[in-house]
Amino acid sequence: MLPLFRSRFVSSQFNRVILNFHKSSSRSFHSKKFQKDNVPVTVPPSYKKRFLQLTGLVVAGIVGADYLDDLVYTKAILRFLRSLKTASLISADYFLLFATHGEEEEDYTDLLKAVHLRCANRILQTCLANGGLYIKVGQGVAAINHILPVEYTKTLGKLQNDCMTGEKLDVKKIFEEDFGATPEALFKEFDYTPKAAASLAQVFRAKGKDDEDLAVKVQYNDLQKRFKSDLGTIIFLQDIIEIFFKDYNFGWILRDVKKNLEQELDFVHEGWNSERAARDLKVFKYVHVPKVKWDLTKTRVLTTEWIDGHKIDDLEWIKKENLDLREVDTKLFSLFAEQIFRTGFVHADPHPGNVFIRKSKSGRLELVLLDHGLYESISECIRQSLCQFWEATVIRDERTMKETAAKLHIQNYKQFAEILFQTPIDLNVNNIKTRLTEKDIEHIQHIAKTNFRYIMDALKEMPRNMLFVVRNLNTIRAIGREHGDPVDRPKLMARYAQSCLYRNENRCVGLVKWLFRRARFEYCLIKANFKSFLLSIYIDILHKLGRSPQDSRILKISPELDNV
Ligand SMILES: Nc1ncnc2c1ncn2[C@@H]1O[C@H](COP(=O)(O)OP(=O)(O)OP(=O)(O)O)[C@@H](O)[C@H]1O
Repeated sequence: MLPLFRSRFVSSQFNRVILNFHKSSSRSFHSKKFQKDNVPVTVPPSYKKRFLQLTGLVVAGIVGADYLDDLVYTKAILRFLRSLKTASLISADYFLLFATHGEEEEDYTDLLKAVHLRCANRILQTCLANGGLYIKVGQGVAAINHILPVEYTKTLGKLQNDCMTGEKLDVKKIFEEDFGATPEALFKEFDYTPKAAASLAQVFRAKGKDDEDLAVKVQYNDLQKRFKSDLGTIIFLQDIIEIFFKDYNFGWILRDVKKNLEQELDFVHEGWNSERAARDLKVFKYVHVPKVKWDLTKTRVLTTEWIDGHKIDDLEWIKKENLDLREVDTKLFSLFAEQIFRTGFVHADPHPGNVFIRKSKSGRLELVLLDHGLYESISECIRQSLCQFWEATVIRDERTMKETAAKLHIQNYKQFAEILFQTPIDLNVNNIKTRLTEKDIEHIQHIAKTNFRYIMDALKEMPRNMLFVVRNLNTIRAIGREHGDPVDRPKLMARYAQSCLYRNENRCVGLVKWLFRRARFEYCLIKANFKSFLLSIYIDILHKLGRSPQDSRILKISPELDNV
């Protein structure tokens, strides 16, 4: 069965079977064919036939998954059917909504939100039940929070914190296979109770022979073996969903990131990544990357020093320790700006579980970067264009924006700017809004909704590794938001991009010309941020009064904000 999925034969056959279904139905979903005067009319026979096909799919999924759940016949088939059940139920749910309700109905938005939420929960449960790659992909979907409805991103965001799949890990067996020895023989002490469960592995605490505290990340037993079939299944199901919802075509992303995901399964590779990241970031004294114990590391086992730290979104601890959120975020954004603009070796998954904060012995705030499985290299040429584009956007140099975007194979440079800055950009106004009002948020949400296809096209146009940059930016933006946006991230990153440009270009740009350029850049930023400056004074006063900015009307953060 598995080679069948691998060859994508099933996918193409299935596509053919229901292609006709899609051709007519996708149009009619969105036209108000079945709606007149807000009264749902009877579904026509041809539609019923297609509906039966869909029902068949649902029943096959449900019966198959439940039956095999009891038998535990083969886990791969079970995972496939479980996913098929989920995909079928999701398709059916949307199908029924679109077929029986029209956008002009008063409660349409509520109904749509309810369907989004139901479907997101189904995906969450499936990811947790299937584990491994499914969780990884679910986390990836949650990170596309500037495009997908908030119900999806919020629900699937849980996968970043809670990946307890209940999967039993035969640690001894893995050690015996990979090291030819038990953990007892290799460590002084080994605690078999996992301290953390993540998408690909569980993390255990151990004591090395020299009494040092160690974190031992052990990969789920059969992850390597099931990788191809699981990825095939996910792409296949996404192809089905794409038949119903043509715009939501994320299959190409999965195909593109296959190589990166494969690499992530190799913990030796992760060890190398972490060493390269540590070297790259050594200028930042406040950044720490756990050291790898190479003699206790293999493809499925990664041993590093143990870190006593707190997740960067642990607001309670931050408050208790009286840490300054501005300092936390400035350090966080600078570290990733360094990776994106200067070193070009970018952590693709900096979600809060992967960034710890702690206090050093001297009381200094430190960031610890974990999980180096997924990195992307950005070539110097792309980095340079990116920095130029960033600068050009700030100073509204539309010609350079267009030229540098073209170097990145992007036609729609305005859209690209909005994706990078995650703020509405009006090219007729000579400044950039780096803090958003609720009106801006509404505006950008509207843009995301109405230009979904354009955004997808813009993402498709980009060099593939830019996707990881966007993902990185999105993830750290979400962390900043959790903190109440104490730091002006776009501004900080814009300055960083410009300073990198200077370092790269200073050989050919004259000092006077450069100073002029810098002054112009700063002027645009200051102009854009004068309002933000006043706002920051206001926030400071609130802090002094012991009120959090979220209490205020100005910075009230709506749940929708996460969807921007
Ligand atoms: N060196 C360490 N010291 C202490 N805890 C650690 C260490 N490394 C990892 N952990 C804990 O294990 C969790 C998962 O680790 P990691 O992110 O490396 O695994 P993963 O399978 O790649 O996870 P993800 O789901 O983020 O991809 C971390 O969030 C952290 O709580």
